[in-house]
Amino acid sequence: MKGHLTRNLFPEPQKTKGRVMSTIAAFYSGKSILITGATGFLGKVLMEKLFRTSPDLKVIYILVRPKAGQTLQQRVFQILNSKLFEKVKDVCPNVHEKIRAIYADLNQNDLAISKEDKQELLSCTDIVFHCAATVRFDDHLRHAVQLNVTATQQLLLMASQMPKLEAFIHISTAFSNCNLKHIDEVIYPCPVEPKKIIDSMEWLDDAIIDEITPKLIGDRPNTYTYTKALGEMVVQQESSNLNIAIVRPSIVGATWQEPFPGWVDNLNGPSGLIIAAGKGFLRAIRGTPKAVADLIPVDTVANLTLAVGWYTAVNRPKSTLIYHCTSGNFNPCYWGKMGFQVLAAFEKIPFERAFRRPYADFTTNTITTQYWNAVSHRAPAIIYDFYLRLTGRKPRMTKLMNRLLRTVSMLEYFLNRSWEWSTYNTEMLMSELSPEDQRVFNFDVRQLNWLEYIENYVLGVKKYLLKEDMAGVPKAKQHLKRLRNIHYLFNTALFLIAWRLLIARSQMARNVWFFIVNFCYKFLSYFRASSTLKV
Ligand SMILES: CCCCCCCCCCCCCCCCCCCCCCCCCC(=O)SCCNC(=O)CCNC(=O)[C@H](O)C(C)(C)COP(=O)(O)OP(=O)(O)OC[C@H]1O[C@@H](n2cnc3c(N)ncnc32)[C@H](O)[C@@H]1OP(=O)(O)O
Ligand SMILES: NC(=O)C1=CN([C@@H]2O[C@H](COP(=O)(O)OP(=O)(O)OC[C@H]3O[C@@H](n4cnc5c(N)ncnc54)[C@H](OP(=O)(O)O)[C@@H]3O)[C@@H](O)[C@H]2O)C=CC1
Repeated sequence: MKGHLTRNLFPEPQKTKGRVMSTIAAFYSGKSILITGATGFLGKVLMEKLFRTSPDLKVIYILVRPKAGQTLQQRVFQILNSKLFEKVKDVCPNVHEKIRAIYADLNQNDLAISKEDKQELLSCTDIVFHCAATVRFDDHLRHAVQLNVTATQQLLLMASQMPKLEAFIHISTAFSNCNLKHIDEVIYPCPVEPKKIIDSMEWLDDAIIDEITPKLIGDRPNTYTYTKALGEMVVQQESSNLNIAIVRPSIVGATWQEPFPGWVDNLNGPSGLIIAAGKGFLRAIRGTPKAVADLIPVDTVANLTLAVGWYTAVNRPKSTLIYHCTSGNFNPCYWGKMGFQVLAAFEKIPFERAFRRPYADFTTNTITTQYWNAVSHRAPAIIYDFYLRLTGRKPRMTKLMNRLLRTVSMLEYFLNRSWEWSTYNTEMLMSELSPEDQRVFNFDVRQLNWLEYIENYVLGVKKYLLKEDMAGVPKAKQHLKRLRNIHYLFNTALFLIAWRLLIARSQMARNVWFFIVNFCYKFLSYFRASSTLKV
């Protein structure tokens, strides 16, 4: 399909109120866009931005499945009525009419799209953004392959039958090749062909898949990164027929600027750990303070993705271009510094009903990590559960702590390494943008102030994830003060008990004790005598 299009792909920049309209925004006007994963973190921000900047777009098709007792329509209604979409309603009052939810389940072969819907998609779609994926690190290989590889393959097959299609943008991850230290903007082959993996998933049973999974994923840490790499290979295999680009974001965090700072709606990546640390559950984590914390705001990813969609459709590059959407080589921040900034933000923006005072540190080796896990994580949980039992309540803290430690152990891989991603294509794209597009679709993270971003992130976690009001801050601060006093009291009592036990059992401890008491007595006597003499 490359080179098939004869329509005007270079719309003349229009003027709006004396300002030249963004070329990218103009490009999406009148377009029919298909988004998968539109109910997810990135998908929602992408959709919001499209509606806000190109309210004249024709329609956005979204592939949705019913979930948690909600129908497709209820899910769409909830998204459009959420805080994230507040600004959209001003610029695009008929947004409800421009969104078309299509029943789909990427877990099923042929994606479970009805014939009529499929026909409409095939004949109308101009651009595809494929965001849907399973992002669970420990997903069973069969499920991860189905979502991240087979579904991608099927979507590409559909795309190849779309006569109007101008570009297919595939969202991968910067960590699809996390087994390498330096990652170029190329697709690295996996030892086993995706087709073979897809075929084998059909006839192998779960037990055998479990057995071969470590061998297949090799030096990657999980099934997620492995299947995302396979997904890229599938994209490459289809790239001769289609006009495709791949965007590889690193660790996607809360919004930086748009539609407002600090918006976040799930626990993935840092968000869950920020809650765990802010509530005082997480006190230590195995991480390398000097490793780069390659976080990228979700609105930056959305802006780059939309710019890539425009560039790919308009310029039709000869090969599949890969865009790294990372912060490390533009504006690096390190885990140690980020940890300090998060802790500093908790001082200003404390979370309510904390279990303990927020104080977390990075540990650098397994022994100290195990020590802190025992002393700072498991022991307080056991003591608290004991207290719950005593007061006739159901113990729950140990279970919660075990889950948290399991989650943390899965994230540790990414906290102890740094990667270098080459960003020639991203920089090239930046230079291709007009000043107005650079402003409207800003993905230049050199302008990002980490301190400000982290503060807004913590505030966003408090407001949008924990649903806590800022009015509760004085009470939260009071609660933390009480926890501090309990902490001091507990430590003093513990010390006195330990010391008393030691003195009762050891002659040496008794000698040390008498020596200290004697020394203090003599010092005080001397001090009293010298002050009497002075008078
Ligand atoms: C020096 C001084 C100061 C120092 C200060 C020091 C510290 C200061 C503190 C602040 C630190 C700031 C820095 C932060 C570092 C962040 C590193 C991030 C690296 C991420 C790299 C990502 C790279 C790749 C990026 C990508 O390309 S992919 C996108 C990323 N993908 C993910 O992040 C999925 C992860 N998750 C799962 O893979 C599944 O969650 C699974 C874990 C298997 C559990 O699975 P399971 O046990 O089955 O249970 P769930 O039902 O899932 O969860 C069970 C329960 O845990 C909850 N929970 C789910 N998640 C998380 C999560 N994160 N954190 C916490 N809780 C979580 C869930 O709500 C549920 O709670 P409940 O409802 O029970 O109350
Ligand atoms: N978050 C991050 O840190 C990073 C994410 N990425 C990539 O960005 C993309 C988006 O990630 P993100 O938004 O964070 O992920 P989310 O988990 O928030 O969203 C995943 C989306 O995929 C959809 N989906 C999952 N399974 C199915 C299914 N069986 N049928 C239909 N839809 C399904 C989900 O729908 P539903 O709401 O129904 O579950 C949801 O809309 C992914 O490709 C991911 O690999 C890359 C780097 C980092």
